[in-house]
Amino acid sequence: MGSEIEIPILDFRKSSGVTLEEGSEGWKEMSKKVREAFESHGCFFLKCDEIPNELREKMFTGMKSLFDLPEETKQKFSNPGAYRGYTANSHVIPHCQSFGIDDALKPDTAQGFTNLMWLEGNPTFCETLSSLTSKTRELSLLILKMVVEGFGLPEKYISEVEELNNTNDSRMTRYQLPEDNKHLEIALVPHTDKGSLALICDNDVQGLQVLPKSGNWVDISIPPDGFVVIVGDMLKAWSNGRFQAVTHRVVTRGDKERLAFILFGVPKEDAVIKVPSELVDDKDHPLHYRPFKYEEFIDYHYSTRTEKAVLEQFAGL
Ligand SMILES: O=C(O)CCC(=O)C(=O)O
Ligand SMILES: [Fe+2]
Repeated sequence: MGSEIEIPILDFRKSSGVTLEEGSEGWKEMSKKVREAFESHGCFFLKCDEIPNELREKMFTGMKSLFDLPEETKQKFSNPGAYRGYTANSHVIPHCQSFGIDDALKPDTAQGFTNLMWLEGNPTFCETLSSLTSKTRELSLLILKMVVEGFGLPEKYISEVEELNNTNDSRMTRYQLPEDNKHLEIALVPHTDKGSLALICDNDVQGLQVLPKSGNWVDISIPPDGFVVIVGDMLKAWSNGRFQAVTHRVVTRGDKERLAFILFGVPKEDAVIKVPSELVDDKDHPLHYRPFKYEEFIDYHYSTRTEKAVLEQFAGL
């Protein structure tokens, strides 16, 4: 378990002196770094001004009281969809409890959720959840625009990458402590994300690990004023395999419980994922993936239930 690879840290904070106004030199420079990080590592650490300490504290305090609610209350948010709604101790997430909220940005979603969980509602948590979700979404759209710029693609591709990120599902997860507090336990099995982009922040308790091509798991320590940003299979496919969808997992150890908030950007079900012609050439970048519908990929994934190179099996040429 080592830190032989250095995950890039990209600093979007005003205090770092960069101006990220679209089209500016700073913006172009950062776009290049985003592209390079996704090509070399499939992820980067993002430092930003969007989640001040106060918001982060409110979020994780709120999440703690959410997970402390009685089991039958949490079960009210159950959903028959795979890994949707409230899940506890499933085979995929053996040692954790998790709420997956679909379409987290729809105006009534946070309200409906908090009213279901707390009889008297929970306006503070509702506001916190909406605010963190929308700030995180803004960041993910900014990053995707930078991807278009980083590849030097025409502007028309901005709406295409926005489509890749059409729907935002948020997830809140509590990882249980290992029984003897010492042994490392796999709380979330190794996987790649099946959507386009995931932004993850946590309560400062480590547990997330990525598996770079070099082959050893690397501990991830998410900056307190930011996120780790991870490429999913759909962005990898769209980039013609130039980006890596890095395999990651969560392990628990020690005596502090990990809480994580994740915003996944996913395409609409009927969206077609098609590599831009500018990213294909006969010599170095032959076409890697045929065009496909997102929902067909997801159906294939759930029907095969395999994690092994599912994108390659499904759409690889
Ligand atoms: O909790 C984390 O840090 C990662 C969660 C994750 O990878 C996922 O839910 O797909
Ligand atoms: Fe993940």
